[in-house]
Amino acid sequence: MHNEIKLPKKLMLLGAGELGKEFVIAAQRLGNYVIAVDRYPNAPAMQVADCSEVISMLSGDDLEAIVSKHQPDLIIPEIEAIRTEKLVEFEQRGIIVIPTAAATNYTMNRDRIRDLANEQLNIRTARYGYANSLEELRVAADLIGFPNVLKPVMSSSGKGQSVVQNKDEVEQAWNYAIANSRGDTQKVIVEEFINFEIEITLLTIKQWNAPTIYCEPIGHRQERGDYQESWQPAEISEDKILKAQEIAKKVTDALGGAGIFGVEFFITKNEVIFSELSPRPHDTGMVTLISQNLNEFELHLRAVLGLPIPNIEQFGPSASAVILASEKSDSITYTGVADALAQKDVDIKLFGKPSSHPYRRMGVALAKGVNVEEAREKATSAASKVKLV
Ligand SMILES: Nc1ncnc2c1ncn2[C@@H]1O[C@H](COP(=O)(O)OP(=O)(O)OP(=O)(O)O)[C@@H](O)[C@H]1O
Ligand SMILES: NCC(=O)N[C@@H]1O[C@H](COP(=O)([O-])[O-])[C@@H](O)[C@H]1O
Ligand SMILES: [Mg+2]
Repeated sequence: MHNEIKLPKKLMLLGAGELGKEFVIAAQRLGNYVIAVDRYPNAPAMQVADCSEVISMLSGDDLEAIVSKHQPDLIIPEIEAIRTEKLVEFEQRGIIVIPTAAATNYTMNRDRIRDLANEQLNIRTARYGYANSLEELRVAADLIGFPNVLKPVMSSSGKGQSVVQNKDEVEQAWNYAIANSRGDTQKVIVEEFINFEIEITLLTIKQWNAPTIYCEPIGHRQERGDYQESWQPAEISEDKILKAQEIAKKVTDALGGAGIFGVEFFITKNEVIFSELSPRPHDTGMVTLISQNLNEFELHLRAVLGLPIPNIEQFGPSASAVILASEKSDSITYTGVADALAQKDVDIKLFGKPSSHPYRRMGVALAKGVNVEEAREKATSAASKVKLV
């Protein structure tokens, strides 16, 4: 039935960061037309798209204006912060929303996807509670116990997140969460702190007319709630991989549609604990830019367009390490790229973000090695050579 699929398609990408940029490159390579959308001009994916729009994606009116103007075949969200109720409307009007409009609504805020997984699907997660005020938080934090992890329900890449060690730290953590919450909600989630052995992302590919398939698990290390390095394959037992696949299938089946999902798990000695998921390529999955025959962006594209994925080949121990900014600047020059690229089986991607601020992710170093340790060492060393001046 594959030969019924007609290309090119007109794709509207909502969010135009580094993940979107690689997705656009994959889409362009099959001749598709892409409109890249974000809140600021010259965002990474805009630099490689056919055209771009700068709007507030939390505004239904703004979304209506650009969808009416461009009439895309598919809408492909790249970030969480989108007026998802509007996506439901677009879907009703016949535009395909990836993975589905309902799924983007479930994953926009942490509480909806957590309740779906824990309460409706009975999947083990960290114990959690919610609060809408400091007073409610004091009660919820006591119930969960200390240390715990506090996050705004609406945030990503660790923004507003902190580990709360004791009662005295609750107020400060609340203020930090509220100051870094996206959108208009004041709601926070407080979670049991999981002392995991390793945390992984299981890239899960849900297809329109073929079975769900998985990539080899990706291990990662986070700081301040944001990813620092990732590696593939992650060293976890076969039974835990199967358990993670079973959970990933359960959640992605409940969300429906098609596309790649980055399903995050904490792995303890005896448990596989579901954390959250992205209904789109995952930042830790950037390692697949060097580690697989089809990277996560190509897999997402094939899945959303209904194109076949006959095999995913993993090339062996590989790693990624982030290149972060340390200062605020509107004019950025990089040095050290030549030095970083002098090593065998090392690659560098610079995203082309037009401005920087402390800890903003500006690029990524990729490496292959004889084992995971060597791959991580090479990626981290290459990343450290690239400097912003
Ligand atoms: N309950 C927990 N126990 C222990 N560590 C946690 C817990 N929750 C989060 N973390 C740590 O913080 C990281 C970021 O948390 P989480 O994935 O929930 O945030 P995020 O803002 O959605 O990040 P991203 O958007 O990058 O996925 C996790 O990968 C993990 O390292
Ligand atoms: N964990 C989610 C994630 O990594 N998202 C990626 O970061 C971009 C925003 O970057 P910015 O904050 O530097 O603009 C997003 O557009 C997406 O590509
Ligand atoms: Mg996460």
